[in-house]
Amino acid sequence: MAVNVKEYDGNVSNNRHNELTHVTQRLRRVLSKEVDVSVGHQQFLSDIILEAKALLNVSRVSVWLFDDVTNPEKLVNFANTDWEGVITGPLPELTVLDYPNYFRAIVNGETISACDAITDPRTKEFTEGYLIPQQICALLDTAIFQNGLAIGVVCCEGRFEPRDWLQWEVVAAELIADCCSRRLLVHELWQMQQRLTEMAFQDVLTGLKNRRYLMDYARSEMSRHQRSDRPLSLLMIDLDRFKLINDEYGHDGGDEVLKQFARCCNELVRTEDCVCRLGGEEFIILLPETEVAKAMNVAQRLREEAAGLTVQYEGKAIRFTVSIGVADVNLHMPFSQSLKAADQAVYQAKAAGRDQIKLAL
Ligand SMILES: Nc1nc2c(ncn2[C@@H]2O[C@H](COP(=O)(O)OP(=O)(O)OP(=O)(O)O)[C@@H](O)[C@H]2O)c(=O)[nH]1
Repeated sequence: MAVNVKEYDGNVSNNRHNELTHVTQRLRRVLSKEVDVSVGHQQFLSDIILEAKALLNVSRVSVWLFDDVTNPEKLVNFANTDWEGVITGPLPELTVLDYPNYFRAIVNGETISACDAITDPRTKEFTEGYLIPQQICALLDTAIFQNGLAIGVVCCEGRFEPRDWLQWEVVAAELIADCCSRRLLVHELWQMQQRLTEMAFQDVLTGLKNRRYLMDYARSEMSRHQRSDRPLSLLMIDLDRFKLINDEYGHDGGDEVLKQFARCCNELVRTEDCVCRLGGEEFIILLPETEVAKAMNVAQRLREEAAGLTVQYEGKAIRFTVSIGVADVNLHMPFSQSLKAADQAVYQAKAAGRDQIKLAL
């Protein structure tokens, strides 16, 4: 095969190769952080567009997201190299009514490499209000996709004179938009996972922690208290004659009592105390750094609070009492043993006439 050696310029080729290697190295380093959720997603997008700004040698880069992917009416500015860090107040917006051609192009997923933004049919609608006052001449805007749909856009703005966008610049801008897309997806998945974890450890009715959480939490608190040699106490609380409440006011009336009692427990104890609903009308409060005599005082306050509480339900006033078992958590036995001891104390409180507190022996 004939090779036209005259057209081959080793220096040009080497320079271009070095330039591209440099570009891809920088991009790959940024891309590697896209699954790191320890950095907020808005912060990540701000970091990556700062990188894009330097890489593409432009005056500003911003990320805009559609308000509604299936029927977009607005693009909301989510990150901007002109901002210092992230902003929490109302974010700037562009509307489809003001910029219909631009919106159409982005929704279609076009990459707008406008060498002269004032004449490009997709961007000239920005001329009076934005391009001329800001002296912006060239735009390189690439859609951010998710599941095949455009969900937003990364905008790169060049000032002062029109500019022919090089092919690698377009590719680099598209890579950055794809990276934004993946980071936004990671954020969504992470939020979903957070929510699922929360749900797995939460009692749906009262919003308190559930039995699963209690068992995990107790295990870690026990080892922490063993190390520090500090006391750990627990209250087991059982609502008295709850079946009668359900019978008289209905299941929903009973639920209302459980919810209000849960709120009452939360208000009464310290933030570091762990309030859980074990199930039914049974609650546990784990009291870190608390010896049993102090736990008895907490139990006494809680018993009095419950006895004084009136739950309003469908125009009726529901009153109730609680029986409480108090136990010193034995740090050298399985937690289930301490639960059993507290349960026996509750049983004694019930046997003694209810609305009582008993200390587990
Ligand atoms: N409303 C409501 N009731 C519940 C829930 N979970 C359990 N219960 C009811 O709580 C009642 C508990 O009744 P029992 O175990 O007989 O105890 P009690 O009536 O409180 O009597 P003592 O414990 O002996 O004072 C049952 O009727 C359960 O159906 C719930 O989530 N909501």
